[in-house]
Amino acid sequence: MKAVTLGPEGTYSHRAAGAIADEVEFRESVTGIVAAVADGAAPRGVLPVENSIEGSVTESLDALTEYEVAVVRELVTPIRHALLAQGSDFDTVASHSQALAQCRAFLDVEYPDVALEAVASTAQGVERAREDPTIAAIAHPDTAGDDLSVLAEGIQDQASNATRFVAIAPRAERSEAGGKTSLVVYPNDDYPGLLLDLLEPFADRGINLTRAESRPSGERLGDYVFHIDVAAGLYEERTQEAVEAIEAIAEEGWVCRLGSYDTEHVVA
Ligand SMILES: O=C(O)C(=O)C[C@]1(C(=O)O)C=C[C@@H](O)C=C1
Repeated sequence: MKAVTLGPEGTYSHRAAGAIADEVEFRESVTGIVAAVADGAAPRGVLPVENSIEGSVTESLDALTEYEVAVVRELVTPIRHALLAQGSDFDTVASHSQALAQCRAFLDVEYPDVALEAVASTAQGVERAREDPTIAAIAHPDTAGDDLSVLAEGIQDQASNATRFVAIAPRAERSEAGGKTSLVVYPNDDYPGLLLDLLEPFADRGINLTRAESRPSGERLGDYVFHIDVAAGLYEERTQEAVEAIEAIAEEGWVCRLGSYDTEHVVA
């Protein structure tokens, strides 16, 4: 099956998508990936949502709220970054903002004087380094090709660095089967204990939260959309009861079931 993901060729997203798709097509942003699946231009999309060092890929969370899609798989993959350049004579390091942040300590210690340039993907940073000897890139070592040297490998701040990707499908393909569920909740309300009320239905039913993240709704300051992932499937009665309880609390807003899925660990 075809999947759209973040390009150009050689991104970590491309590698993750290759684990589940036999044909991969590229978009320049994660919003573009989600829009392509919502519009029916592609049956699947693969996008990064969270990294073990740097946390949320906020553009992905916002796009999952904005467009009608379902989360159908979760792929967790180790991320090992390399520093690539034509030679040692560079004054700028270009990469995706997530990759730059994941290598912050390495850059501070080894290259305290270089400028950092955030680009749309790690592979785009590699393209910049290929064109310009004053630019180095942070990316997967396999993207070096013949033109670039691998100056350092394993430069991420933690050896255990890992990124969680999701595979998305049109909303009609949402599944209730799986050991995990992703929900987005917009209470459109504000009172002491609101967040406690939203989380209690899970605690009361012994459902473990694997993640709770707030994103600004964009409506007004202090107004939030909550991304809640739980270790239970929508097929389970306890999950359905908890979601119904949350729907009652969020009656001024909405609750979106992105879907249930299982976690797959891939070495991409
Ligand atoms: O730029 C890439 O290679 C991507 O696939 C994006 C991305 C991200 O957004 O987190 C994916 C995995 C790594 O954490 C670094 C960058």
